[in-house]
Amino acid sequence: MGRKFFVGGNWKCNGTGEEVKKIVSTLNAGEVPSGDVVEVVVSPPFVFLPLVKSTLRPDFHVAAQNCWVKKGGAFTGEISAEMLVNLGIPWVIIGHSERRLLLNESNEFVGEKVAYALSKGLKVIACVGETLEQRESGSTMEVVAAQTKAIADKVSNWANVVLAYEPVWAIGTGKVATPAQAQEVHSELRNWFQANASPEVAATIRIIYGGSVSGANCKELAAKPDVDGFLVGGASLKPEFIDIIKSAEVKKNC
Ligand SMILES: O=C(CO)COP(=O)(O)O
Repeated sequence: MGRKFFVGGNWKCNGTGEEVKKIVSTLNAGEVPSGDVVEVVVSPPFVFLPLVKSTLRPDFHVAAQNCWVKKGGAFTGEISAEMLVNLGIPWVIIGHSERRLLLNESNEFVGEKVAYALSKGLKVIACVGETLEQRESGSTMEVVAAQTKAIADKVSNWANVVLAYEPVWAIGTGKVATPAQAQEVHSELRNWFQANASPEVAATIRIIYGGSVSGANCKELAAKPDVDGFLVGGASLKPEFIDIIKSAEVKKNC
């Protein structure tokens, strides 16, 4: 199938310098499947990017958690895609629901950000997902399709994009989507790409799941055919992140 399992760790707005060093040393000591089997990317807060990049094992990569929508300039408090490229940061997370909901990032704004970051040579973890209210009203697919379409309106080459399906009701709540719920949305997203991008994009794009992923639930989720990995929040700060990376073995044996 050729979609390499992908495990991202989103550290969000957490950590002191000491804590970051501890997490990195745990990751560096972890025994995980080889880079042919799994791609691992961790995303510390901006201020720790240079520290993590310079101390993290070379088979793991780093991502920023956001970047500005266009070229840098007079945008106080923002970090540009150019700066990330200059620092040698290969990945950026864009459109996380915490930014969409708390900072009012619209679908269009997220689409523009993804396009600009890609144009500068960054690889993008683009996030989509519905709220509990939207799920309960039956509009999950409509919501994630609109979020994906706003990206597709500005992006035609998806080779450097990983799509993270992160239902808002599952983030930080301990209420993980069931493997069947994740599979259903991932497979519908793949159908969406088939109809709206191309069969090649549908077959090759990695669609990863995020929302209360843990060492205990990752294997069952990883066994689903359209779950190509995870974007992990809370558990990525803990040693169990290594167990989540190891769930790539499940996929290898499917
Ligand atoms: O938002 C997430 C990753 O981006 C998921 O967070 P949790 O794993 O803490 O639920």
